Amino acid sequence: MLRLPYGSNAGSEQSAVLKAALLFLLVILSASSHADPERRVPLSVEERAYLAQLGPVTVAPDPDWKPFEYIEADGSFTGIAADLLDLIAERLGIEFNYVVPSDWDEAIALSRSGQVLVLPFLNQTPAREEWLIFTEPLFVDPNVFITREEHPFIADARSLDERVMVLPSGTAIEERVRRDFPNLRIVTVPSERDVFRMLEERKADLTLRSLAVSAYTIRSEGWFNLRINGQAPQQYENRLRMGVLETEPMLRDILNKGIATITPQEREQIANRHINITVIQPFDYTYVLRIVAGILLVVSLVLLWNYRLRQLNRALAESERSKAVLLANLPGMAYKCRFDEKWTMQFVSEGCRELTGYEPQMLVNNREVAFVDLIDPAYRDYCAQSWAEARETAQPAKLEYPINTADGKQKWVFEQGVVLEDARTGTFIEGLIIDITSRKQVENLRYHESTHDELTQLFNRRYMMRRLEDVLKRHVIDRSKFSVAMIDVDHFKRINDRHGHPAGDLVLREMAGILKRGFREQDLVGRYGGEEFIVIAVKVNREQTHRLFERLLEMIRNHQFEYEGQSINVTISAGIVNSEEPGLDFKLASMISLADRRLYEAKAGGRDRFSSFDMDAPGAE
Ligand SMILES: Nc1nc2c(ncn2[C@@H]2O[C@H](COP(=O)(O)OP(=O)(O)OP(=O)(O)O)[C@@H](O)[C@H]2O)c(=O)[nH]1
Repeated sequence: MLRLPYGSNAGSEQSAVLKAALLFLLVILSASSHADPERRVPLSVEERAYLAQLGPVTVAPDPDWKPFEYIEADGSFTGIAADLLDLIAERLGIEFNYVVPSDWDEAIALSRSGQVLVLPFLNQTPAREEWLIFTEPLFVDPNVFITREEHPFIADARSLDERVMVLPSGTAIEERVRRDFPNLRIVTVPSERDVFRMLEERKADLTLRSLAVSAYTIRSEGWFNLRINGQAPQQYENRLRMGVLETEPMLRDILNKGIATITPQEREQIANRHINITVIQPFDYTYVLRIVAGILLVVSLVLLWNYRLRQLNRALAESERSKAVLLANLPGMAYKCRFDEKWTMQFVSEGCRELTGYEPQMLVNNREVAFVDLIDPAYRDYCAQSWAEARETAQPAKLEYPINTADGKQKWVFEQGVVLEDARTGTFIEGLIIDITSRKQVENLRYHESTHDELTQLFNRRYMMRRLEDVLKRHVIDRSKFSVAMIDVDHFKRINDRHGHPAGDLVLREMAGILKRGFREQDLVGRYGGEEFIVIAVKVNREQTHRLFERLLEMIRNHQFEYEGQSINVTISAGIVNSEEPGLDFKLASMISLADRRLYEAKAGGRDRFSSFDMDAPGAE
């Protein structure tokens, strides 16, 4: 019993090859005709006459081609071919006369020289057709690659480089292999046994032999470190026929009649008798388990993948839905715009409508309006600078500016976003713009309240002191001219006393209006406290300040203060300090104190007047 060397450690390809080869062998064996084995082949008169004239049919077998044909030690011809020829001889009623050559080469020579009529068991090749004609196949056997155990599976022998293939000399295969596999180096040896020995001894890498011969030789010689390792192309099947001298076509036809009577069962019996193997195809549970495990693994991976995919899709859908909900409900407008002069919108959320009064699609790609046109012109440079800075520092930008909406109103917005640099598509900004108008209004109101006097709506004392600090600092830097004056309503207590406190308030409010009108836009007028005011006049010298105050005193003298039908006479006194005076230290406290002193000088001088630096005083220039 032979266990062929393709057990559990063999590759699946090898197993598949051998299975296919054996199946092929059986199919071929069973494909032949179902002639009656007992039936003698009826020959024509002419054929019988021909055979009688021919005498014994001389045959030169290969003396050493086990298990097909070989000469036993006692000189008898045996093997698969011998048995098949016996059947043919019996059914045709002829006799084969075996001439025993020393080797196959001599058998060929005997045939070529016409010394024998028949070579019993050989492949048909063009070289042999030079002197032989061939019968139908007696036996069909696939060819397989044999290598040592460690050699990788041979899927295509044309891809093998620099390998040595060993073959018995003079075989039909050698011719074809040299033609089809020029990449292989072919060496020949005298016998089949030598072929396997060469492989065993690592003097060759592979051989290409019939499945039957290989199986037989491996078994009988015990070459168990060799293995069948790939199947040759189909044209390499051994279709073993009888070769008849070309001068004898009738003999070939008669032999064909005999061959046609051989049944598949007979061929199988004969083959088994000589190969004497029961091929046990090892049932490789490891292999099956590996396949099952592989399938389970693949199925598990697919299931896992699908599960993950479903989860991701759900998460994605949820995230998309959340994003859409978020965008739709944002308290403002989410956007993506190009980093260009117009802030060209690529996307704006639905909030655009409420924020700007424009439909989203009107803004996208500046279709009807560019975003830059919505920004209050006074703030466009501020916006551009803020974004340039954000781009340079790669930090988010936060801006507040007013926009003009579609209905011509102004809204204050807060914008926050990031600059996205993309080498392929360009630079973009992504961000959010929200309406902060009401917050801005509250802030503005608070600011106004913190900087203004409630009664007169002039700047309050704290604000005026802050601004005076600024003016003093600027003067130290650039010598810019200014005057600061303290103004006080004369005998204000009397007004309150005579006309009542509300009348006093009215006088203060009207006084505030006159002061604002009496000075220029760039000057600052504030209430210092009670009935006292402070004025900071910028870019003025002493004379210009005097003229301003002369005019102011005149305006007040001429103003009709009236409360509940009663007219009220109001005058003011003022103390002035001008930056051109010598000896000033430009400190806030001393400037105020000097102006205050001069105010009281004016009061003391009779009121309804102002007092300033006296050019005629001793020490003055
Ligand atoms: N109606 C009104 N009176 C105020 C207000 N603040 C201060 N007063 C009054 O203004 C008066 C200031 O009087 P005084 O400081 O004595 O000075 P005056 O009467 O103006 O006299 P001279 O400054 O010397 O001309 C006080 O009676 C205060 O009560 C105010 O907001 N409204």
